[in-house]
Amino acid sequence: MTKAASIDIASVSKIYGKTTAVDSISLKIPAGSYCCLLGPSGCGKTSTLRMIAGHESISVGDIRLGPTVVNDLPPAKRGTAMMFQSYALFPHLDLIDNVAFSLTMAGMTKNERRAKALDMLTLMQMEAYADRRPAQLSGGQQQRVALARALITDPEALLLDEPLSALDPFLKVRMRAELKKLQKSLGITFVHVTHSQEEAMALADLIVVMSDGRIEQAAPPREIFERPATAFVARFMGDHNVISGRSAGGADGLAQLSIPGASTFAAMGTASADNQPLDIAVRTDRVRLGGPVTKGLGFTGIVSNIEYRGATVKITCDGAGISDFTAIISDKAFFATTVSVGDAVPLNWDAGDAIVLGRLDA
Ligand SMILES: Nc1ncnc2c1ncn2[C@@H]1O[C@H](COP(=O)(O)OP(=O)(O)OP(=O)(O)O)[C@@H](O)[C@H]1O
Repeated sequence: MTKAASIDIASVSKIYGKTTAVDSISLKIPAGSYCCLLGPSGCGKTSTLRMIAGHESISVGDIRLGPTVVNDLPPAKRGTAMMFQSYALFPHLDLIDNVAFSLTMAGMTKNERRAKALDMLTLMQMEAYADRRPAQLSGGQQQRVALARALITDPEALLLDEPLSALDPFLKVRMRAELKKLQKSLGITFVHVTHSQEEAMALADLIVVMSDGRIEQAAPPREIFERPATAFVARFMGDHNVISGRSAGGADGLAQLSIPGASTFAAMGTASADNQPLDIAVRTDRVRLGGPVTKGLGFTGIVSNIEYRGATVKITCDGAGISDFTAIISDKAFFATTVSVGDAVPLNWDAGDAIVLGRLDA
């Protein structure tokens, strides 16, 4: 098995003229893990990946691969390989020569290079196409060739920039499963840039959610989902209602949030000083319709929209100083009710499904 490298990013910034694309981030990616850099367009994910690869200089800070500071090493000397969004295959070369390309400088004979390229194509189950040109392949096949080409240098870390974005939705899901299998079988570190929450949840051991050049949260998928650290993460992952108000004390591991002139809610976590801005998150799939409203853990909402999704139904409500509060309930539970738009409905949740969110600048 190939050696895997840990990646240690220490207080790294990337500044382009007046734009700070990456703002003093620190992150440790364990050797052999699958890490997804996730965030909206412009949040600095690609700049971070390109600094790890050596395709972009580091403005401030250090990046280590294993024990080695790689800041001043050229891409080919870092032990990393990069797979680009567009695959960047050479149209005039057959697949063998495309895959063998990065060995040209490695002091191997042409026959040795071609033999190793064929091995890599075999690993990706593409050996039958070895003498074709890239234009004669489907999108999924081109992706496999691009992977073979990136892996031929036996990298300790593979860096992937939106590797699935050129594929149709069906192929995307299939190639996603292949990527994960490949990473587990090679055992090397993968760093994969994506703006898709679903892709990151499906693939990553470690999800790094970025916003505005900073890291909002770096954690395993389950922790990101169950314990979003900030309002940004809760909103971006899309599975929580974020309720904003002001702190109104609390005790025994429960904080109180008050929406001035409206309601007070309880949430798990430490209360900040009274009357400070406070956000809490309530899981959309844990909200129940019906029953008496539990004080601090529910309210009566007016239904503003109902969206049928097959196995689940999304119900949006306003009330108690909150707008666009979402409950995702099973189709079975929904069709057992007679709820329609404009109705007043009781909404309830358990204390454990409401948590206090932090602030990035806290
Ligand atoms: N070469 C450059 N010169 C100037 N500004 C740049 C350059 N590259 C990126 N930026 C800016 O840096 C910020 C972060 O860009 P980056 O490409 O890292 O974000 P991203 O999260 O990968 O976005 P996307 O998902 O759209 O690719 C953006 O504001 C972008 O406009």
